[in-house]
Amino acid sequence: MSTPGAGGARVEVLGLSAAFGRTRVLEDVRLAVEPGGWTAVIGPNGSGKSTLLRSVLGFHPHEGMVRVDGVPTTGMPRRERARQLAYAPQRPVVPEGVSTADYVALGRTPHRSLLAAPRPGDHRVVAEVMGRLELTGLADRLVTTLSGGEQQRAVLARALAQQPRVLLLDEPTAALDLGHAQQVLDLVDRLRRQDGLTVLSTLHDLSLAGQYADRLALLSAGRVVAEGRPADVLTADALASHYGARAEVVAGPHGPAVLPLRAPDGDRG
Ligand SMILES: Nc1ncnc2c1ncn2[C@@H]1O[C@H](COP(=O)(O)OP(=O)(O)OP(=O)(O)O)[C@@H](O)[C@H]1O
Repeated sequence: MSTPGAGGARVEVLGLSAAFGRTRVLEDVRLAVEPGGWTAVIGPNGSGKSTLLRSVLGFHPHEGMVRVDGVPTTGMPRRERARQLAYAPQRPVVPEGVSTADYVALGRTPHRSLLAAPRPGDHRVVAEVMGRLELTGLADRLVTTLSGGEQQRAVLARALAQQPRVLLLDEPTAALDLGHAQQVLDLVDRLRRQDGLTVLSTLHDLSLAGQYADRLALLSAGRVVAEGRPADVLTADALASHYGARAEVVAGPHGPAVLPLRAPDGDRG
C-alpha cells in the first residue's frame, strides 16, 4: 500500500509540560520515536495520554518542545505540519451533511493548493485507504450515520489519506470489535514496516499495546514512569502499582499479553 508519504520521521518530545488552568497534567515528558517506530503511551484514566498527543500536535498549550526530524513544530506552517503529522482523535467530531468518501478525502487537503480540485492521485489514495478499511460500501453514506466503529475507521482513513510521516492515534480501537481492532492495527503495523510510518498512539488495551508497539511509555499522573520494550514495561508489579490492577503478564509470540485476575475469594463481598 502506498499510503504514507515520504517515509517516517523521528519524533522527539523534549521536556513537555502542560496544564488545564492551574492543574498540571503533564510534567517534563521526554520521548523519542524513531522513523518506523511505534510507541504506545499507556497509563490509567486521567494520566495525561490524550493531552500528550494533543500537545504534540500543538492543539494544547504546553512548555517544552516537539521536533520532527530535528525541526521544532512550533512555528511550522499549518499545511506543512499537516503533511508531517496526522491525528485520529479518541472522540472525533464528524461534520454534518458530508458523505464518508468526502470526509476521507478531506485528508488530501494539505497536499493541494487552496481551492484546487482533487487530482486523480487524490482519488486513488482515498479509494485505496477506504478499501483497506472496508469503507468502500459506505462511501455514499453520511458520515454522521455510521456506527461508532465505522466512524472510527473513517477517521483513521482520513488520517491515512493525509499520507503523513507520523501518525498519532488516540485509542484507535476503542469502538472496534476484536476483528476490526486487529484489522486496523495490522494495517498500521504494515504501513510502518513497509513505508517507515512513525506511530505514536495511546492504547487502553494493554495486550494489543504489548503485541503491536515496539516501545511502551507508561504515564502515571502526568509523568513517564517507565519507557522501553513492552516486555520490560508491562509487568505485574507496574500494573499493580500504577493501575491498582491484579493481572498476570504472559509472554505471547509477538509480545506480552495481560490476563486480568479476579480478586481472591476472601477479598470479594
Ligand atoms: N478540558 C479539560 N478541563 C480540565 N481538565 C481536563 C480537561 N481535559 C482533561 N482534563 C484533565 O486532565 C487530566 C488528563 O486527561 P487526559 O484526557 O489527557 O487523560 P487520559 O490519560 O487520556 O485519560 P483516559 O484514559 O481516561 O482517556 C485528567 O485529570 C483530566 O480530568
